[in-house]
Amino acid sequence: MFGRRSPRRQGLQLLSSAAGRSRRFVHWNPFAQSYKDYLHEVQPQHWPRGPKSKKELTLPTGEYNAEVIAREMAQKVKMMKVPGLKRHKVARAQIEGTPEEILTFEAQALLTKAEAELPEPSKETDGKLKPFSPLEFGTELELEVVELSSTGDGLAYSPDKNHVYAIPFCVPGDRVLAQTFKQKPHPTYTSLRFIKLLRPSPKRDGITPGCKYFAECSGCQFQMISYEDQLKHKKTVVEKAFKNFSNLDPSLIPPVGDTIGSPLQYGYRTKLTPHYDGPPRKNTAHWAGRPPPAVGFSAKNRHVIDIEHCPIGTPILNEGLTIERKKVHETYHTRKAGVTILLRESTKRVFKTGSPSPPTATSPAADGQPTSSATENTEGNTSSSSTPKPSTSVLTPSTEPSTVDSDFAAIPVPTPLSVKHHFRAPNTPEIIYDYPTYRDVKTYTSINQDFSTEYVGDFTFVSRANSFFQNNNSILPTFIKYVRDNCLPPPPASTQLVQQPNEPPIKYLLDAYCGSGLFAIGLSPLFSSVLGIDIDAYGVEAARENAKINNIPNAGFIAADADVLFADVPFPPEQSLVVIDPPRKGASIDFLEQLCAFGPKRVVYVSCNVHTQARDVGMLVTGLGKKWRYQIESVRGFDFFPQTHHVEGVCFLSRVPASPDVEEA
Ligand SMILES: C[S@@+](CC[C@H](N)C(=O)[O-])C[C@H]1O[C@@H](n2cnc3c(N)ncnc32)[C@H](O)[C@@H]1O
Repeated sequence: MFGRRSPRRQGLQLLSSAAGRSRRFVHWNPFAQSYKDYLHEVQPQHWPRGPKSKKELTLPTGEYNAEVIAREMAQKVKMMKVPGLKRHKVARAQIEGTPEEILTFEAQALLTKAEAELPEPSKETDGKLKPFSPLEFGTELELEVVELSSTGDGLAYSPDKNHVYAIPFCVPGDRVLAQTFKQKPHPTYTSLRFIKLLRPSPKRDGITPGCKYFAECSGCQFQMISYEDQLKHKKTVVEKAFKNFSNLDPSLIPPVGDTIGSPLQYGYRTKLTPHYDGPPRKNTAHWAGRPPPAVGFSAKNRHVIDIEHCPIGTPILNEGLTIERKKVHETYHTRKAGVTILLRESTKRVFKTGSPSPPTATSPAADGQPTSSATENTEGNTSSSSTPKPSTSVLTPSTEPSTVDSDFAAIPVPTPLSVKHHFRAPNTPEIIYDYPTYRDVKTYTSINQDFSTEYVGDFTFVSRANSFFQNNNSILPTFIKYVRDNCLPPPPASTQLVQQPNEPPIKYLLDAYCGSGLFAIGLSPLFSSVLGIDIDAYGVEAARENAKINNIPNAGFIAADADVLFADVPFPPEQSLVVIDPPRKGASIDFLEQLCAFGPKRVVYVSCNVHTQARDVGMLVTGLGKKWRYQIESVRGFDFFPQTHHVEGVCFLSRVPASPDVEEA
């Protein structure tokens, strides 16, 4: 996997080998063992072995060789000295999708509504709201919450309805006691500290938050409302994002689709990063006689809360949390600085002898019906019960796909026949989920340089523990299927956006911000060549390895800034699809301009920040003065982050000429 190594790399090799030695059976160590050997050890019969000979990789005449393209592009990128690339200083959309911007839009909308409802213009106010005078810090207020904002805060009017207050952990219909705190004054809204619930909203009826730190820890603000309400709210988040941030006429934005729910609503996060603060002024003497620091997540006011269990984390990560907390308790007095601890889940899938084919989460036949459940405790004793009844506990993950949408069925997570917890070695827990034809062995790592493996439908993804990989595995098969089902033009008759009979087919995929290749690999069955680009060299190395282990012959990956992707793409634009999945800040203007100049036939824009997504999609729709512009076909949210206010947006776009002089190819 890792050919030539820089000195830094060699350092990592040493670290990683050491890690591999101490926990040999847990993770694949690419420096000690080839991935093929590792896989052969765990699943010799079923692993796709990759092409047997070079001949298998031979491309049909006239096809592009993505690996060669990627290599040549990487060479050119080096010559272009990427870090020195001239950046546009153009009004880089002044909107960044910050909570302040979001609250400003949403508070302003409430104030505009209040103004419209004012009685006949009176002499003093001239039809305007009274000017607002900020309150002293520490003032307590009783407020009625009228709306849930896209930041997850409840919004309430001030008594004169001339200002909006944003209060965490409350929903419309709540009456709450809240308090002002020190902050920069804002003309439309003020954030408040939640003090007490005075009268609960009917929305809370029958709902028990699944976490004992709810309303103390700053995450997972939506645990007090039903999952259906969470999904409905996230649809409005996407709607408001496109309304407020795209700068588009509403006629250009299609109705937002219903949010697709996550099969697991608790116990879904495969990565957690709790942290703890170091001593003041790095002075370890501070710890003398003091208890260990809090290890956990931040409260709203930024201090760290001690967290023993995180119910949105997967079970194995919670076992890891207990172990890593214990390690901190043993060593904190020697630490000069605070630390963020990485907890990343990894899965080893072992197929049972004689099972007909590698079952996947997309083959419901593999799900099996629960006949008995068994749990082995740390002493190795096994307890079992027959045919477990569905639990009503909020902490029990639902295996039913939960979505309010009727036009797209989510894929449920399979139900294991049994679940066994045990320790392979001290501090090395494993949870084994037994299914009819395979077993998933879950482990965790806290070492950045380790590798973790995840299975998504028929595909296997390996990535470095601290590189990006989507954190909710339970929704990924549904999500990838959705993108795969919709990324090519819809069949004739179902819509006006049909592919004309004489149009060349879309055969080439450009995966911008590809990470370890989730889209490049997950969508590869539809394309003859795929080319990915990501700035994280480790992600790109993993993507190359993933292409091999998934037996994808025509894939190339470039470790570079996505801004250079269009510099030299040989694919014909009318036969190309571009997937964009940038970090929260969105794509650069350079990138979007080049995209509109290149003009791929179709674009899929995926983002964990629907506000910057809406901003960028708005720019693609205008065409930024280039040859091509785009029209939005559809947009909807996927709930990658149940219990939180975050939503993943998926938007499909198709190319149109920017002016009548431009001819379609
Ligand atoms: C949201 S992740 C998406 C990764 C991948 N598509 C997936 O779903 O697993 C965003 C990715 O953008 C990459 N990235 C951030 N800035 C970049 C840039 N300027 N050019 C290219 N990639 C970048 C990060 O390394 C990260 O892998």
